[in-house]
Amino acid sequence: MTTTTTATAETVLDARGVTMRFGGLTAVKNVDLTVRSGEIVGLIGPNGAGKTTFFNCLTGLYIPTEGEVRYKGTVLPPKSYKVTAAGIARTFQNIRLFNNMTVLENVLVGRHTRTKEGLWSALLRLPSFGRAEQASRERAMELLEFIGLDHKAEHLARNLPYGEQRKLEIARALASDPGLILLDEPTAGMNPQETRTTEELIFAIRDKGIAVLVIEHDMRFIFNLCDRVACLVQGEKLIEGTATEVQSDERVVAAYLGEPFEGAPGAEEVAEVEAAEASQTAEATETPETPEAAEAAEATETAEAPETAQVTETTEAHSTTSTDGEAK
Ligand SMILES: Nc1ncnc2c1ncn2[C@@H]1O[C@H](COP(=O)(O)OP(=O)(O)OP(=O)(O)O)[C@@H](O)[C@H]1O
Repeated sequence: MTTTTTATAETVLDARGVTMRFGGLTAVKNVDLTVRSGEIVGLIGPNGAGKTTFFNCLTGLYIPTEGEVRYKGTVLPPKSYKVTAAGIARTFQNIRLFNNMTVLENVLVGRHTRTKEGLWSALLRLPSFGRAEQASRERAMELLEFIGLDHKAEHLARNLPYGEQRKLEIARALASDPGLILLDEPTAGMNPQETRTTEELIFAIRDKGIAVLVIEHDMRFIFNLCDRVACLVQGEKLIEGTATEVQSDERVVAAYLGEPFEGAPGAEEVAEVEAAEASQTAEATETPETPEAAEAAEATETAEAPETAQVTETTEAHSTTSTDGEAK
């Protein structure tokens, strides 16, 4: 279920020319991406394509080598807590909960950018809490109800099943009252039922007026969920479009299957390596120049032959037993 975004929708996120280099490695190269209010945008790409690095550039964890990131028209400060305060929240690929705190306390920590008391007041429950603490707790309970975990508010986070821990991370991110939430592989490790529930949760987040940018490897999930999808390959944006446009693009298919295509990012390097390998092979198979060299080459081949035959036999024997199902 996707929605059609009107042309008048406000641009919430505007990333322009974002480039991130680590020494000689360009992890993200000149990427533009916008997210408008009311939208769910997907970011896909093979492993190592630069998706998480791009998220880190958007959220102040990394300062992009080049480029600019704006949230609702204002350039974001290069500090993650200031980005959160500005209105962008995120979850991480690997769950980062406070395991020994309760479910409710985890959400309260997420509210610290919206309370005067700050993180330590929340953690230490200082007397100065008063009404502000009460309001925060009410908001946190609302969020737990929203994600369906209000009945587990006093459970320790570490005792939640995996899928609920991921949901709790989302609730903690929502606690900062964001206008945009970035979700890094929210269904990683989930079973199909949990994935379906997460999909519904993300639609509900969008329906609350929060824009969503989501990284995911589960293509069925992404194409069902997103209004627009951008595909990164080797740090560059290969294509951006509707689910239908992106999933039928042969370059996206090739990028996932590992088949090179004309003009693919990194294609020049691949061509150079292939040319070098081809010339090495050609050198190795060249006819020996002298009769002595020819004799030596023949002797080497003869010496290698029995070993090669033995390997073939062993492989065949192994495959026979495997087919019979007896080999363990
Ligand atoms: N802090 C870092 N220092 C050096 N190289 C890094 C750093 N972070 C990421 N990289 C490199 O940048 C490239 C992009 O990595 P990134 O994690 O962003 O990819 P990804 O698309 O999120 O991959 P995955 O889907 O596997 O999570 C990789 O080659 C990675 O090794």
